[in-house]
Amino acid sequence: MTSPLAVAVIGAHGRMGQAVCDAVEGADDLTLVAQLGADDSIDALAGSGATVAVEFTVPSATEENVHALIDAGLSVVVGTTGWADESLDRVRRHLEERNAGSDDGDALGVLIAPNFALSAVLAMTFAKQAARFFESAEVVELHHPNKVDAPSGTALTTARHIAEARAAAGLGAMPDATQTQVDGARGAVVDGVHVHAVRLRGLVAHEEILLGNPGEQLTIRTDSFDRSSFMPGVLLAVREVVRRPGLTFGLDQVLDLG
Ligand SMILES: NC(=O)C1=CN([C@@H]2O[C@H](COP(=O)(O)OP(=O)(O)OC[C@H]3O[C@@H](n4cnc5c(N)ncnc54)[C@H](OP(=O)(O)O)[C@@H]3O)[C@@H](O)[C@H]2O)C=CC1
Ligand SMILES: O=C(O)C1=N[C@H](C(=O)O)C[C@H](O)C1
Repeated sequence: MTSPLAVAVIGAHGRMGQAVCDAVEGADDLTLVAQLGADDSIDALAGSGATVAVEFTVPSATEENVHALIDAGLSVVVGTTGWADESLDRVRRHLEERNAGSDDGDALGVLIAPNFALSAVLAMTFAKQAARFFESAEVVELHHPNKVDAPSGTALTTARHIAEARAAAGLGAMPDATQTQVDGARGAVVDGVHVHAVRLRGLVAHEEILLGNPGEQLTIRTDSFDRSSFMPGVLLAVREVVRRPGLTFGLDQVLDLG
């Protein structure tokens, strides 16, 4: 019998961190060996035996945490939002340097996913597939009012995927006759795609992708009613990251969705 994979949770006292600690404790093949909060240094993991860290903190801390965790010899699963392309490139390079000359068994991986809920991962994939068939596409994300970033990481990724698919299909700008507007009325514009953020008490995490053509509309909607929706994806990522050296972005890569 193989011994359980030892897991540390960074941001352990937050909404997601607490749910991840419970999920890890409930999994027979994983063992929770460390729970770090905002006042703890990554150095506190020395001697914990952790092989994998799960990081759900804040956009301003996540990249520094990931580099420190790689230096500490851990693979990392990251759910925190706010990852720019340059930050991803720095992590990719750090892993290449760290893994150069390592045996396969010692090589580290980092898996960063803007959303671990299966419904959200599928919604992003379907949006990417559908985008080239529609004149118009807009993204509406709806979240709990305690969320500190807007638009959501999921909405940013969805919009980028839509923009890439439209560009690859040779589609131009979307129809929009707006000439005057109150600031922000048309939302944020991400790679040419309008993204709208709603914050409402009672919500958890939701997104609608609206795709329009003359006389028809496709709506793709995902709803996370509870943080338990993210846990199967997080646990899958923990098990996968130790056999995926280097950087993986998106749970779709692990699910082989393309
Ligand atoms: N990928 C996914 O599927 C999901 C991603 N998220 C993302 O996860 C992140 C966390 O969300 P959520 O749990 O709701 O947020 P919370 O605010 O509930 O939790 C964040 C936690 O991080 C702690 N923290 C802040 N800085 C550090 C640090 N340097 N080291 C360790 N811990 C730190 C905070 O501590 P303190 O309170 O003491 O400041 C807090 O406990 C967000 O970016 C969110 O968008 C959320 C849900 C799903
Ligand atoms: O803060 C949240 O709650 C969530 N954050 C992630 C995001 O910004 O996309 C994932 C999910 O939407 C929940």
